[in-house]
Amino acid sequence: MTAADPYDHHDASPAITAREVRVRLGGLEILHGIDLDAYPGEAVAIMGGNGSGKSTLVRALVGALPASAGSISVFGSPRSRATAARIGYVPQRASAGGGVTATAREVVQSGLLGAGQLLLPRDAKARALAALDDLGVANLESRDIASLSGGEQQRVLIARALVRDPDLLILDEPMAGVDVPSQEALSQALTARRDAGASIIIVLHELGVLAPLVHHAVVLEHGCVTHIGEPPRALGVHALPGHDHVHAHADLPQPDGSTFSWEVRP
Ligand SMILES: Nc1ncnc2c1ncn2[C@@H]1O[C@H](COP(=O)(O)OP(=O)(O)OP(=O)(O)O)[C@@H](O)[C@H]1O
Repeated sequence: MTAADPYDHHDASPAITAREVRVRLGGLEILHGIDLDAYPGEAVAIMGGNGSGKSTLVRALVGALPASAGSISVFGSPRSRATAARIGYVPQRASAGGGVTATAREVVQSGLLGAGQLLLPRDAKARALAALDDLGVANLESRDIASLSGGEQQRVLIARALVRDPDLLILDEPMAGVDVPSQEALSQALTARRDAGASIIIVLHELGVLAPLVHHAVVLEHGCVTHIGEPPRALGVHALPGHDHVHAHADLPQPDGSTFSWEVRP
């Protein structure tokens, strides 16, 4: 948070700090100087209407997009492979891609790669299964990821981000297309990570079941921060129930610089 922020962080250092971050896309400046901090044990919601710059901001935070100006530091250092190993990232829901055939468990297990931990295969498998179980999808472990429904794929991807017990979790609209019981499982999994000291940044259109998780919101409008503090109650039509916010992506950029993609069923 900024100096004017009322929250007391007991002198902890932020997990991530953005200062005056500007991003240009297609010749236009999309983000016009964003400041943001998230502290250990804190969940920050990034909110705002369609096109306000939420996904652009989180993509800049994880290094999937370059900032044209400003600075971003993670655990007090510029982003690097070492800092990437401490981040779990769930991009905006993917609905298309091309490439690998993998089971749900293999997808989750791939989240352990680059995490700086050397695990025996059986331990990696057990971690992946536990992460799937936390999201209520352990029964899908042997299913081909491409054969899963959109909401099932989303839960597997969230398990993939959680499997390495990241110190910083960045999720872009994780509730899109996820049913209420699964939202509750996700809420519990995120609350457990937050209470264990992780910092969480989460793009949301409405708080829903995550209201108790979120400490405060950063609201964007036209690429600028217009509000920091109490989360707004609703954000117009985009927050209506049934609004399924799905964007097609060819791949899923990961904080370690790799990409992850798969075929979806026709
Ligand atoms: N590659 C691009 N080239 C030009 N403009 C882009 C590009 N990608 C995104 N934009 C524009 O940047 C703005 C912010 O987009 P962004 O996806 O960050 O919004 P958002 O707040 O996440 O929206 P939504 O709620 O619809 O997901 C939009 O006006 C969008 O059209």
